[in-house]
Amino acid sequence: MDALELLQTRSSMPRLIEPAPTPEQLEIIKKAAVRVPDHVNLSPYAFYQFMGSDRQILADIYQQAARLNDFSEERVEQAGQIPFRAPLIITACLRYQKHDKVPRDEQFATTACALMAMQQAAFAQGLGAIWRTGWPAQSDYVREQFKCSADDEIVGFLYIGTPAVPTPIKPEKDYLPYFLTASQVGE
Ligand SMILES: Cc1cc2nc3c(=O)[nH]c(=O)nc-3n(C[C@H](O)[C@H](O)[C@H](O)COP(=O)(O)O)c2cc1C
Repeated sequence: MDALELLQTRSSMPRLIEPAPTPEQLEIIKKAAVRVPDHVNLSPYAFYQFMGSDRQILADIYQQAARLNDFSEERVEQAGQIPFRAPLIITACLRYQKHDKVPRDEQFATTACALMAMQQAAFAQGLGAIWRTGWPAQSDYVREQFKCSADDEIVGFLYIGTPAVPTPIKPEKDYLPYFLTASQVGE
């Protein structure tokens, strides 16, 4: 896919089925992640990949987190199904590094850009992907399993797979209201 077409049509796809990305496709996705703007090249992130039977590891974590949250048995059951909504899930974590010039927000931005770049790389290759967070991203237990210290963050879970139907492309959004003129500064 042409880069400009990607940038103007990128859309998320929640309905994802097998097959998972091929090793070659996945390598491109990973290369895209570490290509993003990164102030002084801190690499303030860690990514965890769950594919195939590895998704059960994530399912077990979610179920335990749901129990610790005192969710109903039904919700605990549902929590175990979440990772099976896509053939591949990549968890993107902010790994904050104390630095004079690079505040935490900038490091969070880099990690978020990495997640977005992975979504774009998936979409550009005809795969489907969607960025999700939800309660698991805030759960202390889930955070612990991903070795998140107080300053770290689960920035998101990227669900990747084959689109169940061709990814619906959202209509174009009007950018005009969000682009102001220089004369509007300080108004
Ligand atoms: C930080 C962040 C967290 C999100 N969390 C969820 C989520 O938990 N569940 C969900 O369905 N969509 C979530 N979304 C929205 C989807 O990723 C997606 O952007 C949305 O469905 C709109 O589709 P689009 O990307 O094609 O515009 C989240 C988006 C962002 C940026």
